Amino acid sequence: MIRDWIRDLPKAELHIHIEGSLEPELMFALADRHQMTLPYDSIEAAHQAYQFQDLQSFLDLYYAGANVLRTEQDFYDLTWNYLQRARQQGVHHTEIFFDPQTHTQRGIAFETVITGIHQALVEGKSQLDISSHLILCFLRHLSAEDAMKTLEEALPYQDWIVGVGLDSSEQGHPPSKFTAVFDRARGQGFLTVAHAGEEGPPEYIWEAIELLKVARIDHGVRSPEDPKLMEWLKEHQIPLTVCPLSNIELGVFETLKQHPIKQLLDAGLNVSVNSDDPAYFGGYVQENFMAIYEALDLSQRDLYQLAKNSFLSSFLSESEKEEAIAKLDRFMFNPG
Ligand SMILES: Nc1ncnc2[nH]cnc12
Ligand SMILES: [Zn+2]
Repeated sequence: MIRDWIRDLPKAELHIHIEGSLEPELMFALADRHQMTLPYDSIEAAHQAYQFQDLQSFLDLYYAGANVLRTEQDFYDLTWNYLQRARQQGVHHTEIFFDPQTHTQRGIAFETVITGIHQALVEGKSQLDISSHLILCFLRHLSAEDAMKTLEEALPYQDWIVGVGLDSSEQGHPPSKFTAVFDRARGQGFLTVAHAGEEGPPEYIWEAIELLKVARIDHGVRSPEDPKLMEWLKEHQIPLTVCPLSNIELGVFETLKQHPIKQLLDAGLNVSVNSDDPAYFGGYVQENFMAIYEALDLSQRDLYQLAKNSFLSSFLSESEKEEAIAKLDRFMFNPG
């Protein structure tokens, strides 16, 4: 069964917002824990409310959902649930985004957020054999000053954070707004990534590359609108962390048949498959692979290349990448 083969295919996940893995079941459990009322009558009603017109209509529910996350234990439970799901789907390595401002703005301490997440990641390694890195995302609808303040708060925890990223409402908040923060982050030794070309134009992808000096672009699915950019991404093998189900749920493309991931792959770009906000978009990484396999007539060789790209574009060391790809190659070429 191809579904099982996809599940077992060794892979890395590089674009997952931990707050976007908050399943309604856990949302209700945490609301109970803190005696909070939710805007949904039931788990089923929450699922039914997850119908989005665009990125902003999703972000409104995503930030509201995150209100139930209050204690270190909550952040631990959230992360642990994700790691278990990921492990069941053949994820050997994951690079997780977290949005500290979503929580510090409501009075939750940075320390509470990061300690709960970090503790789960440590246990993910020892108990589930999943390696991980953590990436701090700045909310681009907030000011550059707020992002700088958040970076300062993160410095005492730098050993736990591999890099910084940029997410939230893209249109009207170009990467150039955050040049100074990203300069400071790189100066401190953080790697950099940014969401670009999800809803925003190819110019935002150029800005992320030229001004923020990103090691990867998150989404980047509007690249085909700019042939020069396509050439550049191919030549420099700048990875795009693509999230197919997210793009459909947020109306970036009408149907999966129109999704450019195969076009990007065939053009020689370094693209990988990721879940973005799996609790909201109807699937984790396996479901994302399965959906594009069915809609775009991908071969098993294509799926292998996508999995290989996920390790190649990760922030693992060169020797860790070699080891992961050797495992993938054994799965692909010498099964059994
Ligand atoms: N797909 C997405 N784009 C921008 N910001 C996000 N935050 C969580 N998911 C996001
Ligand atoms: Zn994202």
